[in-house]
Amino acid sequence: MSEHAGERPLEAGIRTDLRQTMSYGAYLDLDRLLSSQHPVSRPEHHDELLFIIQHQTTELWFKLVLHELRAVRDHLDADDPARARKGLARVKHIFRTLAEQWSVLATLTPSEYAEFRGSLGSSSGFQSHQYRAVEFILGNKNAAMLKVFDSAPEGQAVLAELLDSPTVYDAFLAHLARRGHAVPDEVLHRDVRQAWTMHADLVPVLRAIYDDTEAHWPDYATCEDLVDIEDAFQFWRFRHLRTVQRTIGFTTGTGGSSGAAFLRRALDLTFFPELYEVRTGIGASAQVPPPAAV
Ligand code: HEM
Ligand SMILES: N[C@@H](CC(=O)c1ccccc1NC=O)C(=O)O
Repeated sequence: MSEHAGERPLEAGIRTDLRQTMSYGAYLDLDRLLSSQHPVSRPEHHDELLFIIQHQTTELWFKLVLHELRAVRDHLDADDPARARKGLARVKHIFRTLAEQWSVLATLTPSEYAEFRGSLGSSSGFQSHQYRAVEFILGNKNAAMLKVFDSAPEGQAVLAELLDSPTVYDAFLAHLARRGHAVPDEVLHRDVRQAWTMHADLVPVLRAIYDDTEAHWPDYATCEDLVDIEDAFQFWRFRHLRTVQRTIGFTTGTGGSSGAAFLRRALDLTFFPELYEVRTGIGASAQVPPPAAV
């Protein structure tokens, strides 16, 4: 035991001269990362750093989500569902982490936020091209959104590329067709620039998978992964809505929307309507016992 119980001696082998080798800070470009927070409130408000870091950490996670979902789409195109499912599982955990992260921002009171909200001008998360890119690659496409990024050409280019590309769901359904499922031709040859809308004749194809999970386990498991992804993404939207309501109530947004009411409508959107509809059918066929005679 060292003579100072509260001190841990440096081991002889620990590297301290990092002048000629890559250090932690150099590898992570920490100088740039940790000097990228620029509060605009004057005098600087204590809580603006929280506000900035909450957004920047979210955008870093969005960057990883896009990296993983592009790879998921490639794995499905290559008919490698095992690797696709590994990427979907990682994205699920990222969205659960993001949903939990809202608890940090919830420590910002309405009064504190009101003290620097005016400094934000018309900037808004509505102008997050990565959030929009996640919606696009999962299927909530909307070409009108690209106009928001006329002054951000790099972000706009990311969205334009994703607008023209198949979604993760498109890739999955094409994969199911190659595995012999009777995915309708109109689905396989749809205009991928359009937002996904319900294809009723896809439901029985998915129903056949859910009715015999043993025979179709990998396909069933990937369906459930996609449902997990939608649930986790919606939960993020819901906690954002609740954070908005607790900090600005029903005030109009800096981005020009009606605020909470506008955000609430996103909760009605769905990436994979058929994967939810198939459940309704399963529930309907269950033998519900008649009400007991009174
Ligand atoms: C005090 C905290 C926050 C408030 C009051 C707030 C408020 C709003 C409001 C009112 C909107 C609607 C657009 C507008 O008119 O501005 C919006 C959109 C959005 N915000 Fe926030 N927000 C907060 C935190 C965050 C954080 C931390 C993120 C993380 C990136 C974020 C991301 C977004 C996104 C992606 C949208 C677009 C959502 C959609 O299109 O449905 N917001 N926010
Ligand atoms: N739209 C928010 C402002 C806001 O939250 C915000 C401002 C700058 C950057 C990101 C933001 N987050 C979400 O919109 C509001 O109306 O208070």
